Amino acid sequence: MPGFRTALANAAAGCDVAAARLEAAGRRLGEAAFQTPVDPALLAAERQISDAAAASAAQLRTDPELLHAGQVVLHEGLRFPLLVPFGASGHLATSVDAREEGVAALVRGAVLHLLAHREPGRLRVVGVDITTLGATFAPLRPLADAGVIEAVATDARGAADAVTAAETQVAEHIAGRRDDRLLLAIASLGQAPKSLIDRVDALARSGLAHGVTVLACGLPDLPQATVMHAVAGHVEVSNPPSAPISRGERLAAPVAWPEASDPSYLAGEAQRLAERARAAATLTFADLIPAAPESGDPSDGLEVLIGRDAAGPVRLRFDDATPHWLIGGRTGGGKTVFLLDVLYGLASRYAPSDLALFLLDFKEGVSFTEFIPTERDTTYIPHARAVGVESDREYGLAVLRTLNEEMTRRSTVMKRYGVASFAALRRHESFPRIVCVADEFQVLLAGNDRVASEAVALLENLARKGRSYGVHLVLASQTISGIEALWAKKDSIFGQFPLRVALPGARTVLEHNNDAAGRISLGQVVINPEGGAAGADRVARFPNSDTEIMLRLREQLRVSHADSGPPRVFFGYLPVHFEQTLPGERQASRALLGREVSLRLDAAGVDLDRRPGRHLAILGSDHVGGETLEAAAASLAAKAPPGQSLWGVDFTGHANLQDISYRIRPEEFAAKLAEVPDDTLILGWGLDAASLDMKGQKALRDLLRTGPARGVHFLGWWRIYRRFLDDIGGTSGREDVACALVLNLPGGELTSHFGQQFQHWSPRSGRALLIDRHADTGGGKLIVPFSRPDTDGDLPGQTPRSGATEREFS
Ligand SMILES: Nc1ncnc2c1ncn2[C@@H]1O[C@H](COP(=O)(O)OP(=O)(O)OP(=O)(O)O)[C@@H](O)[C@H]1O
Repeated sequence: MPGFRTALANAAAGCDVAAARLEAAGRRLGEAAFQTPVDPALLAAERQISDAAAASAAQLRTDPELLHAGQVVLHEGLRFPLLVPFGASGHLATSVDAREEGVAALVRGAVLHLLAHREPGRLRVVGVDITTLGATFAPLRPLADAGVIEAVATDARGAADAVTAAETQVAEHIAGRRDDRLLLAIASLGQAPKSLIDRVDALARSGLAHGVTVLACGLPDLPQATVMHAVAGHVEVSNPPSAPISRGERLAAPVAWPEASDPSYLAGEAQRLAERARAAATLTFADLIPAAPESGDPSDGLEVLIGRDAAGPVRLRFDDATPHWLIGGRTGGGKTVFLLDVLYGLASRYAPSDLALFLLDFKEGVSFTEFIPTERDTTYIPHARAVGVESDREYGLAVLRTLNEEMTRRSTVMKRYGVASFAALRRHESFPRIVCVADEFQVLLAGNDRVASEAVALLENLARKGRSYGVHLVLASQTISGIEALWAKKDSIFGQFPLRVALPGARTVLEHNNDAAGRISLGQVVINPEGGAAGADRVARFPNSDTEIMLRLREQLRVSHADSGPPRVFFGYLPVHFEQTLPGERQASRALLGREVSLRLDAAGVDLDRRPGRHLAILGSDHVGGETLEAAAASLAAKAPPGQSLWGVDFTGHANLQDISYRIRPEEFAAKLAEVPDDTLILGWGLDAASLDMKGQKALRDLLRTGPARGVHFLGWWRIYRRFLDDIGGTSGREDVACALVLNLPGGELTSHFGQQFQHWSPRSGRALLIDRHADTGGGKLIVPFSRPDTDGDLPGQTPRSGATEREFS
């Protein structure tokens, strides 16, 4: 600022001359010096000074580092603007606070001045106004709405947060993470504790060099500041420390506070600056996605641009510092859009071999369709390995289990290489980083059942160890309060989620004393990398998603990663059909019954081999039981070995027996049981209606006991559970039917026959529990049972795509 210094030096010299004369006049006239000037030479000098200073001030008005802080007042009503260093070159303090109208005008002028002279987005403003409850800043409201004035604290807690925000700015500046400025504008601080004032002083000492300017009204001892002292009706100004303008301690002429600006001028200027800031802060979705997909190196972390704040582009990372993210926001707050910004941003910056996405959505409504092929649009995001749309909790559990297994696998490889971090592992093998997103994850953890407790345990493990293995979690939710299963584990899990993302209306992702999410509107987001602590917020704007650009990226990825198959998709709401099974899934002597609710969505079924008990009971009145038995017949018929025959009996009158080679009439069923030849599979629909007498029951039990050894297997649908138990002889026949498919029977009814582990089973439409005593001793497998294609408005469903089987992580 050489021009400034010369002009100021000239003015200072003039002032000094005037000061000497004034002092002499003062000595002669005492207190009346200003009221009754008598020395014509003094008046002449003052006129000269005033003209020169006014001319300099006019020139210097555009200097961004000089603030018009009031009027220097001379005799005869002569005045010229007082310009003081303010911004990167100095702080400003006053002895009285903004209850004095002139001080309030100074505050407003200072805020507008700094904003007007900086590039939009280069200055953040944090206000404190306790004594007048924010009234000082009220005329600048458009700037607060636009987020340029980030907060105006009106109580002691808010004031402390404001100071914390400024301290964070200094720390970030020193660390080289920011290069913008923050104006801490304290219009009034009330009865502030000394500790807080000490912190403001410390800020003033380090702030000039490190991105913080302090305007402190009512704090006349502020270091590095020009201080304006109110003294008996006028103002005395201390010498600016960075550019002294007087030889004495204070400017030798009195000063008047700036006059209050016209309210319409203030409103207009605030509006103009707010609009400018908004325009500059708006990124479009196109700005987030590079023109052509990139292949960034994920070794040290993943980075994605999500929007802008006042300080410029906002980038978020998955790395050791912020391994997992917790996202909150009320419904309609922009969570889905924010996730699209993040996930498309990631997919455009890293290759599918370096980034694997697992996407789970537990809420009703179709999400994540932008990642999967549909009938109308066959493009997809190849990074997505598994996608659950309206996922069952069990599907979520399966994904979490898979990720835990993957961590174990990576730990073995890391031990082999003697390395302890993902970055070091990448020097040997190119494992991808994994990002698992669970939207409305509270559904997974709801209640107090086995799924919830296992999910909590798996989440805890992933949260604690994920960072070392390149496995990252993004949990999004409207609320996490009231999740019973989390009570004991909340801190140990969410303590591992330093990055908090709060969309409008988010209540629980920020600390309870941080209400930043209450002050933002749609399209804005609070980013807090310190676990939601007050004072560590950045308020950014993120763009709405754009379907055309998303499509463009999917098409580009199809070309550049033609070898990557589509994700495996679990549509929680769709039925499945035997007709969708792949040829490889059909095997001889394996009755297919549905699809597992698991990551692989494998076809589920039972093997009919020679071991004792290889029979199947389908239990429950749900009509899908008959359809599932038809699917079993179809799968067995499709791969029937030579010499095997399929017998069938229908007591319901509704079964489709097209795959049955020999149809038993219901009335001859009991008799036929005694004469079943070897290698025969017998399927029965509605066996509860068979009303077997003792002789018939004995024949059935004999067949169950001895059949498998000679290739005879029984697959029956009992709509009435009690009848099934009677027919097989209760507990004495338990081992004779090793497989059961349970439909709409409550868990409590199963325990006496099947075991306590099934008590948690709660039947629901479109799901069944497959129990195979020989295959798994645990709680059975949740499956989507096969239904008839014609009964349910057929849609392409959970068919796993060929070639996708080994794609989870490789
Ligand atoms: N950054 C943004 N800019 C402009 N509009 C946005 C932005 N983010 C979201 N919206 C709009 O707000 C609406 C709700 O957004 P979104 O679907 O992402 O909310 P949500 O929180 O996921 O809601 P829900 O939980 O109910 O699905 C949409 O119409 C969307 O286009």
